[in-house]
Amino acid sequence: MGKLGVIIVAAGRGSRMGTAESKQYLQLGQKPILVHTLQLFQNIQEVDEIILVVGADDVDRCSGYVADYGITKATQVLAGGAERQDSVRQGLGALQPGTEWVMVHDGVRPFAKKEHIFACLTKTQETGAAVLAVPVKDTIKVVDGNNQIQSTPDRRSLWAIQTPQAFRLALLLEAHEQAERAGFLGTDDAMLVERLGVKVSVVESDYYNIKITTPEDLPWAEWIVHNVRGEA
Ligand SMILES: Nc1ccn([C@@H]2O[C@H](COP(=O)(O)OP(=O)(O)OP(=O)(O)O)[C@@H](O)[C@H]2O)c(=O)n1
Ligand SMILES: C[C@](O)(CO)[C@H](O)COP(=O)(O)O
Repeated sequence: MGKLGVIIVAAGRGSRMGTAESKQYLQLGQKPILVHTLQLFQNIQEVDEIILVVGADDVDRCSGYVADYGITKATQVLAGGAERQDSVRQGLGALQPGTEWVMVHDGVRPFAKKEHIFACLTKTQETGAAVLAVPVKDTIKVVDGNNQIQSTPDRRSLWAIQTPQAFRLALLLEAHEQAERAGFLGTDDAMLVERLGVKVSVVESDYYNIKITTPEDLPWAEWIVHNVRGEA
């Protein structure tokens, strides 16, 4: 099997968290959220390389985390871009020669489960593209600008998409290049691959794989790290 590279994106500002410190650096248990995520992928045997993409001002700080916490698979710490998609693109350009598969993961999702990550990789090697996700639990509605409900999609077909998202590298590179040429900005990488007409598979994860985004997520994350996932 060709090499597997993991791009961990952590160059956001965390504006929805509303903290002075960018959320990826907030303490979770005994260490910053981002370090939990780094250790998660460091401890997955199939991962050959980690590319960490952070804010330009945080490159030195995160290089220190890589050294201090023994993230030996992290070969580069790069500055990201204005949008998440730009940060992913920076990471794609840094992967080592011989990389055949790529996983993109949010630095603020420290609780992805190893068995789900491996299942996502396995499915990607079968199909070329797969993402972790969970069925939605709430009824989801399409609402217009006047806060009036327009439609209610059938909940049985709705999934909340997570990361990691995994792809054959050549496919994701093409997807990013096509999106850039079209000026298309997606909220995840799967969208860019879907635009090419490629079917992306969903691999069921669990509801603990949260993206730490708003203040309400912090006590939930503390509970998970103490009662479910433990320190990676
Ligand atoms: N230009 C960006 C924007 C986001 N991200 C990363 O993408 C992941 C998911 O993004 P999100 O949760 O939206 O993080 P932020 O953009 O920091 O949050 P907000 O939208 O609240 O500012 C995070 O790990 C974030 O650091 C990134 O690497 N580069
Ligand atoms: C990639 C993602 O985590 C899938 O749910 C999500 O789209 C990221 O969105 P964000 O606004 O960049 O957090």
